[in-house]
Order: sequence, then structure tokens, then C-alpha cells
Amino acid sequence: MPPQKTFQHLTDASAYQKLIKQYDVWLFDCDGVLWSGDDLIPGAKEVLEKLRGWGKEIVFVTNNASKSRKEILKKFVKLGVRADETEIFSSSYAAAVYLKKVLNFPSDRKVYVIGMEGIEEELDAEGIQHCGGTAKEDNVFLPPLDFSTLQDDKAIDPSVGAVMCGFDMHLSYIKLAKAYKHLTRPGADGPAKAGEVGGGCHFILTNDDSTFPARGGPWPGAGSLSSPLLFATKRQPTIIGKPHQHMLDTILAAKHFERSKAIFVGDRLDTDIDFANRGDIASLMVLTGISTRAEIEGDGAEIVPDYLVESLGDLDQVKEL
Ligand SMILES: O=C(O)[C@H](O)[C@H](O)COP(=O)(O)O
Ligand SMILES: [Mg+2]
Repeated sequence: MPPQKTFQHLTDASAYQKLIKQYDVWLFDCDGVLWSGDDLIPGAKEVLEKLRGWGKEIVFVTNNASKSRKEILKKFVKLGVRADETEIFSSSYAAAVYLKKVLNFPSDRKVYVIGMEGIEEELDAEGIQHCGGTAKEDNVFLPPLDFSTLQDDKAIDPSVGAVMCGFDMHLSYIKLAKAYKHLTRPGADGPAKAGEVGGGCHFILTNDDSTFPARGGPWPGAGSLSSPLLFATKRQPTIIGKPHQHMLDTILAAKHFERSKAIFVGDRLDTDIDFANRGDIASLMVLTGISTRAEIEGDGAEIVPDYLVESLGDLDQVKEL
């Protein structure tokens, strides 16, 4: 058995200073690191400003697909945190890029969305047609045990060539039922082809976080919302967000940094820290989100960061480099 990985718990200004000196590229998870819902983590804004002032490159990497990069940028502005759209990588963006650039998704096919504006706006930006999502007709409740409207020819659109599932606070039976029908029609396992009616239908999850950190949380996350579809269809989806490779590919296509000089700051072991570990990027865990210190201690710990601090705000104790 390989020896258990250990982490360094950093607790004072000189340890934080040494860490900052060591890494030139700082990648930040958002929910649970910079903010929790709409509440900024104390000190996070100040630390980001200091890192910029010391010439560090900043990148934001979020699995949150509820917003597009443009909308995430608005959130940064609202919270008074400096950011640029080119620094933001969301799973909604990475998923749209994956469809366009990796799958060459045909322009005459549509994506059926379980999700919110974030996914729709990123699909629009890539020129990909979509339905479901926030469309009025799919944001209603069906009368109990009444499947009649789903029999309508228009209900199950054969031009759909992919189902994309992300965080959706208006998840409903109608959306699950339509997505299920697309994913299980004859030949759905294959790729979507141009000019075809029905046939292949890709199954894509923006991310599969089990829980979501926000005030009063954790709450069920995007992965919990897509699980009924996995259960019903027995299909294995392609998952885009952290810890999966597609997210790293999307970042590296735009940012060309040396991995040995980069560090990823995250609150969640099975997404952020695993993402960094798999990608040969150093990892710093904070305790302001989902995962706990108990999970990285002891023999049973499977995913362990390189460093631990209580909160990103602690690094604000560093006054100069
Ligand atoms: O359910 C979700 O989508 C996730 O919990 C959440 O949005 C993760 O965001 P991150 O921590 O990667 O910023
Ligand atoms: Mg997080």
C-alpha cells in the first residue's frame, strides 16, 4: 500500500507568506471559498487584491452552472471583488465548449436542458440551440398521474441530440420525463448526427456535486438533481466539472501556465482537491464550505490536500512578500 499522503496545516503569517511566494498561479473555487451563497467569506476580497498586487495570476473555477460567466462576473462586481470574464471558468461554459469543440454538436440539433439561465446563455454564446431549461412550457406541474400532454408529438422533440443537466431550482417531473424519453429512444446511445431525426442523444452533466454550500446549507447539489435520470436510464453521463478532465482541458486551452507553479484553493475534497491532485496542481483546502478536517485525517482519508487553512481570509495576515 502506498504511504498515506499528509497535509500541512498552515496557521501563521510566515507560513502563509512562504506559500504565497511559492506559487505564481492561484486557481480559486468559488462557492465555499470566496463566498457562501451571496455572503462573501471575510477577508477573501482583500487576499485576492493582495495576490494581484504581488503579480500573481488569478483564475476562478466553479462547478456552479446556474450562472454564465457574464452573470458570475456581475456577482463579483456586486460583491465588490475585482475579476475579469476571461479569468472565470464555470462548468456551464466548459460544458458548452465541450459540445461545440469536442463533440462538434450539429447546428441543426438541440440540447434539452435541465438547468437555469447559466447553461442557456453559454449554449447561446456557442450558437447551440436548446429547449427545456427556463422555457415556460416546461416549468409547470403536470396534474397528478396525467401523462396526456407528454403524448403530444411536440412534447418530445426528435431534434434533441443531447440532454444537459446542471443545477436547477425549478426541477420538475415534466423535465425529468422529457429528458428520460430523449435519453432512452432507439439509438440514443450513439452520437447525435446532423440531419437525423431522433437517434443519438448525448448525456452530459455540467457537474455532479452532491451538495451545494449556501446560507443554512449544505443543500442538495446538481449531482443530486441529476441522479433520478441516471437511475432511470441506467446510462453513464459525461461529467464536465471538477474533478473531471474536461474542466482542466478547458482551462488549459485558454491559460498556459506551468502546473508546478500553480495552486488550487478549494473547499470540497471530491471535486476541488481531487481535481488538483489528478491534474498535478498543488492544493490548498479551506474549511469554509463543504468538506471537514475530519475527512482528511486518519487512515480512511482518500483525498488529501497538500495544505490546509481555516479560511482564505487567513492569508490576509500577510502584509508584504
Ligand atoms: O451543486 C452545485 O452545482 C455545486 O454545489 C456548486 O455550485 C459548486 O460550486 P463551486 O464550489 O465549484 O464554486
Ligand atoms: Mg466550492
